[in-house]
Amino acid sequence: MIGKEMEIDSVRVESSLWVGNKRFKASLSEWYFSWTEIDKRNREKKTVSVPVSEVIGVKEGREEIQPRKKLEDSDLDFTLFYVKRNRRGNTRGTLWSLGRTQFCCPSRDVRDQWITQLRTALKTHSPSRPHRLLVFINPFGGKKRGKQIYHSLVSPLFELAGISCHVVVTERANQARDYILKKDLTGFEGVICVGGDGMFSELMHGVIGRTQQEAGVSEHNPTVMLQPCDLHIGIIPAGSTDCVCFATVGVNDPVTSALHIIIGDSQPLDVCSVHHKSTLVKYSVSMVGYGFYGDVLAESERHRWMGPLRYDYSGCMVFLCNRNYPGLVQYLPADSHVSSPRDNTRCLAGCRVCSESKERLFPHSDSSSSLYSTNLSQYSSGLEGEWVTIEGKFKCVSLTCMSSSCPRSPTGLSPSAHLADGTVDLILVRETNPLGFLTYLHRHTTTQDQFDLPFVEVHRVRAVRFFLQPGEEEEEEYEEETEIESSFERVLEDPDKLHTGDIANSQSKSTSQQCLAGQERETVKSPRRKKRNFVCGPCCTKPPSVSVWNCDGEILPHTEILCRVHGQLVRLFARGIEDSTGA
Ligand SMILES: CCCCCCCCCCCCC/C=C/[C@@H](O)[C@H](COP(=O)(O)O)NC(=O)CCCCCCCCCCCCCCC
Ligand SMILES: Nc1ncnc2c1ncn2[C@@H]1O[C@H](COP(=O)(O)OP(=O)(O)O)[C@@H](O)[C@H]1O
Ligand SMILES: [Ca+2]
Repeated sequence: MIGKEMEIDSVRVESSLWVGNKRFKASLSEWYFSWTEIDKRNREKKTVSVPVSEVIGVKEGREEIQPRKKLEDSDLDFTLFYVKRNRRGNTRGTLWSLGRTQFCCPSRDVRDQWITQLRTALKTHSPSRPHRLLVFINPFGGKKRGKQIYHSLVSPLFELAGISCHVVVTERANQARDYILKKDLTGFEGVICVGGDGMFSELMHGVIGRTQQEAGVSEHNPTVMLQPCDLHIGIIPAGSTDCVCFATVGVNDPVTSALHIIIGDSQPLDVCSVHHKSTLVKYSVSMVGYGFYGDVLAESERHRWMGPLRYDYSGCMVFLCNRNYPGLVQYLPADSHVSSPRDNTRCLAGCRVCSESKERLFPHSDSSSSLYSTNLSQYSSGLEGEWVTIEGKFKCVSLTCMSSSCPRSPTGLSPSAHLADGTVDLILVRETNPLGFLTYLHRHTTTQDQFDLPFVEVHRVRAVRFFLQPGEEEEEEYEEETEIESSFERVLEDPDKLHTGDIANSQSKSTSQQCLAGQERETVKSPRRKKRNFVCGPCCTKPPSVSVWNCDGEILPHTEILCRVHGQLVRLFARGIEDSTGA
């Protein structure tokens, strides 16, 4: 019956369709659904093509999703929803929205055939789409709009795409991490966080920890080859910095991220493990920063009520404190033939450096992850090689596995870093005058090279060790703790311990630094000092000569640490930055 109106063969489906009052020839091939306008003289005009991999859903009748509306019912119509790209000024990153086109068919049978054919094509040619997801919403992240963002912008899209979700609104920090570590995850193809970098970090710790538990790998051993994680992580940005989302998608937009999740995009990501002695302290994907960024974070925790602005306020305060910190940094250089942090390239979707790294990182794999565990013993510890030593006084020491671009700094901490090349960039900013440091910071917001300054150096590395000056060594107050959780939670439980209060009553020796407010301050050091007490208030009531580490937005309870990169350890529902500038 529909033979005349619709042609179906093994490679193509074709028919006439109407969009509004215009006639189109529509065709579905293996990879594309296209419709071409036909004018009154039967001439073909403009064609619109949508890759099958970017079709979000097909609905009978006329529907609108955002806002949800069922328009008049017609059994000749179907509505196609797909990814639509919107150009974004001259910044990189492409904003996606939900495209929607209503088609009117010559008969109901043709309409039903189109719906069946399109849905079958989706199943066949988009096999990596998730069907069931576990969603964690932090109701207190960023501007506290997590629940609203999820329910109004994201959930309708997941429903349209036929994804079923189990939603957990968190009631405490680390609830999401513990859920992933302990509960039955059968049937879930991914975990999603609605929140900021802290929330992402919780999910990542859950996923990495769970994967190592199941593979029988000890995370506390800094030389071990960790098992790569299959369970994908998705980020719906609703936080303060949203660096991981911004650096992997190019924009921090909940709808864009939801669409990447729906179509099952997959982006591997390097992860840095941070150890203190033989205890795992934390994992990081964006920034492990000592000095300025550590101080900014510690200061900002006291101003959480300001929301995302707390970082700008604290940034100014800490800048005025004008501190420098002595330390000894050692690193293992990465292979400089592959790439360099100053090669002026960008890691974009389909990055060649990252895809070639896969072979280097997993030389014995045939991409089936079960092979990794059987071959674990064959891998090197990742810590052999010749360590390079640098000693000095630093404004900040930062490590980043990726560019760490964010809305505050669209080029990021290290603009040419790669998401999945198995390396991390080490940035050392030595003691300098305030104007110099301001120039360095300001260049994060422009296209000027922030490494082209005499007091800044950058190295592409595989591992880093940080030591305090002799005489400043860290005490073994956490010796008995084998679980990182306990030491972290002690700091989190009592944020007041972040201030210098209990330093004052101890035996002391002192050094001095000049604060920009012009006063000579005293640094008091105690042989029984606790490292977690080192953060002072704005403009240093008692400025320390030891800072804290900021690890993806959390303060670490140790100062002397070993960081090692694990190439492509986790996978996100993302594809890297789609360059909208055409550059
Ligand atoms: C003069 C303008 C200076 C702009 C400098 C921007 C540097 C930006 C580098 C950003 C790296 C971000 C790495 C990601 C960190 C996040 O994991 C982590 C957690 O995020 P969450 O709360 O969303 O969970 N975020 C952070 O630790 C925040 C770091 C943000 C630092 C911003 C500092 C702003 C500094 C402003 C200094 C101004 C000096 C002016 C003097 C008159
Ligand atoms: N219900 C909750 N109550 C308090 N803290 C929470 C809750 N859920 C998550 N958190 C914690 O809040 C921290 C900050 O969350 P995040 O979503 O990253 O927001 P922001 O970007 O504003 O810092 C995270 O480290 C996370 O562990
Ligand atoms: Ca990297």
